[in-house]
Amino acid sequence: MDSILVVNAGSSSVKFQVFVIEGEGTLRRLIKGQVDGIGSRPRLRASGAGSDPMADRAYPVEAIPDVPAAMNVAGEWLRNEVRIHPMAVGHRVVHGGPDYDRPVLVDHGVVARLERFVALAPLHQPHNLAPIRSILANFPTVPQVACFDTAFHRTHGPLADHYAIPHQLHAEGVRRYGFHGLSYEYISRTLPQTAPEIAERRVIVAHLGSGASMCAMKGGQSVESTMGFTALDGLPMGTRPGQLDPGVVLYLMSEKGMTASKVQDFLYRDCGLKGLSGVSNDMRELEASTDPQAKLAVDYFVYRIGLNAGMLAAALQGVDAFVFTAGIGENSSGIRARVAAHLGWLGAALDATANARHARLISTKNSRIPVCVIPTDEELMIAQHTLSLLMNGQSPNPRHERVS
Ligand SMILES: Nc1ncnc2c1ncn2[C@@H]1O[C@H](COP(=O)(O)OP(=O)(O)O)[C@@H](O)[C@H]1O
Ligand SMILES: CC(=O)OP(=O)(O)O
Ligand SMILES: [Mg+2]
Repeated sequence: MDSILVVNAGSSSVKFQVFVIEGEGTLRRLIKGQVDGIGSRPRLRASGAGSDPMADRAYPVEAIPDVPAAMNVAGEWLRNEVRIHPMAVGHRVVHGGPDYDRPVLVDHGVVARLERFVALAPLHQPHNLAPIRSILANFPTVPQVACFDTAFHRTHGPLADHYAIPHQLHAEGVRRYGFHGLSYEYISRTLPQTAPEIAERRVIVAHLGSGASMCAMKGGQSVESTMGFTALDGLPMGTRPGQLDPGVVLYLMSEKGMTASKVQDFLYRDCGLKGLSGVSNDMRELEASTDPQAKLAVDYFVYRIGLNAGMLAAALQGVDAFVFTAGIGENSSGIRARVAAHLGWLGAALDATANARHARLISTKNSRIPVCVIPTDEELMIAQHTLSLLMNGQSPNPRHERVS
């Protein structure tokens, strides 16, 4: 039985799926799992086809303090208990830089090129590359495919791709890349089936997870993102501040004596919901807390989503639909209700009952724009790209062609 293993290391989770390759090049999901709650309440959960449970184990926070530890737990479970021997492995790689605008078969040269972006995605890139290197060393004949978070946004025009800095820096790669592209690509591919009336229109997609961003889509393509050169910009996140005056960075260095590496750690690990609340990076804990600072952090999260929706509405010159996805967007009816209230001026009216049961359409019949919840599936996207590269030697999505 030929199978593809997919590995997706996020900032608070390691997600994995195993797909069986069936005739005609179709994929059937065999296992879906994740280690989430890293740094708060680590838990390994996995289910088989038909969602039958295969594992559900809670760990003390010190047992899985970081992503590499979570990767080991997931890897050992797959190797020793499920005995998976995939014929290929697909990986989410967060930063593809200026050159990778589509998935690529990995060799040592590709890994070396992707190493250059470790400094631009320190929370993700090292953990994305570590399993690739380990498989290259131990199973050199197993094909591996890297799929990039940045690739889907390469359709941005020059205005969305630039900062107002001297051109030379843009030429060497200081650009507004945007991230969570595999998630947005999945949503874009799903809309023609789930909501055909909006698939080709102006849609704002809010990927609200531990990392969070929003994408302005038109005709299924990304035209603008709240994230930029790195995954620090835009919305506040679990441990990242989101939009921040660069003057704050200068202040930290000149007045607080922080080195570049201290500032990097601070911005990626100590800010966002965690820094502002002083309670947790985990939205579930913040929503359950009565601490006023936790309330401030949640209010700030919701407020900034509203502000950024206004910005993306301007980029699109209007909005025809709004989509929630990722951990918070798919599971927190409370956050969705509060965000939808901020979108009232754009014509959104929430159906409280539909929202409470996490229905696909959560707006009322009279809402001027549909508001939807679409669970993302970055791993399926990666598996499809991996299979496609194995079969045809290329990525299947013509939308990857650059238009700028
Ligand atoms: N039921 C829930 N209610 C509120 N937040 C939730 C719920 N389930 C998951 N989350 C939040 O989703 C976030 C993780 O989202 P996820 O997309 O898995 O992140 P990542 O891929 O970046 O690790 C965490 O902040 C977690 O608290
Ligand atoms: C790019 C990014 O922030 O990813 P994640 O949300 O998985 O941490
Ligand atoms: Mg994620």
